[in-house]
Amino acid sequence: MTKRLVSIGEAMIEMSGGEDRSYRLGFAGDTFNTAWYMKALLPEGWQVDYVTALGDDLYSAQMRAFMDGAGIGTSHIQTIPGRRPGLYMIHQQDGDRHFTYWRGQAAARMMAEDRSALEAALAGADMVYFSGITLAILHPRARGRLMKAIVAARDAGARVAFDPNVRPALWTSQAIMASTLTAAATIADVVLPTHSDEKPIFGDADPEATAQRYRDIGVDEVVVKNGAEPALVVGGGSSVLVPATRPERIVDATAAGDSFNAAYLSARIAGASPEDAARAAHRVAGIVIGHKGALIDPELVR
Ligand SMILES: O=C(O)C(=O)C[C@H](O)[C@H](O)CO
Repeated sequence: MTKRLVSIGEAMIEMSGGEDRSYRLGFAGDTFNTAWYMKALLPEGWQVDYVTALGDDLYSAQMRAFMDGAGIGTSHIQTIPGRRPGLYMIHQQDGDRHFTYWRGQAAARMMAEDRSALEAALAGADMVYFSGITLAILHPRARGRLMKAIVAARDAGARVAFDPNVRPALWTSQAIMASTLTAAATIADVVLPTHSDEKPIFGDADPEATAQRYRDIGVDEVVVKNGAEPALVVGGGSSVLVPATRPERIVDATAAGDSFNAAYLSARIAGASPEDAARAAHRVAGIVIGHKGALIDPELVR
């Protein structure tokens, strides 16, 4: 029987490149990026669905067609009349990628208004994936609705994976961000944080402290990413540091973490140990950062 991964969040119009003011238009967004790479990497028999809300404009239609063309399920994407997708531009500065957003009015902000649409989207999921960005863009009441629907899916047998994906610019306060991300982690089986993002928010001294904080609230499996430093994988009675392979070239680090998560989760689903899954994840992230924009040709990561 077909298994179903449901990824929930916001996909945007992405402008990458920018040399000579020339940009490449793409479609991306953290949870969509992970869905894209999971579509490439999951074993046979898995269907990938993306859950969000789009508008009824030209770019929403193009984005939906792009997802359909990639074989990512769009049947649970809601349409909000009069709204449009958000947009972000990437620029490189001080050796890292930076994002500038236009997303305040994005349709995706409305994706958790309709409780029954949300429940239908999650029904029968075998794995649910969401992030701190998924929550950040929603009205606080809608965050509660979404988490409730995820808990229901989990009670019905889904495994839940969560990347806190800290983006302080999207939250009204650091305190609300920290408490919401922590609450979200309590409904997840696998949490995939990035140490350097979490350190300034939670005061974690090292990756071990980041992992322990999530273990202390009952998370089964914690995978702490740390840029080019080794990833720390804690769970199932073991704790392993897995070094990153040196990438051939670094062009644009956009979606490094999202593709890492996709490769990690896909490998775990295929039966790999946490350590081997983290190795596979480093490999894929190392390829993705050699290219502009979030999404690269799936053939390059298989
Ligand atoms: O920052 C966001 O909200 C995005 O989704 C843009 C990028 O694709 C994402 O951050 C990469 O992780």
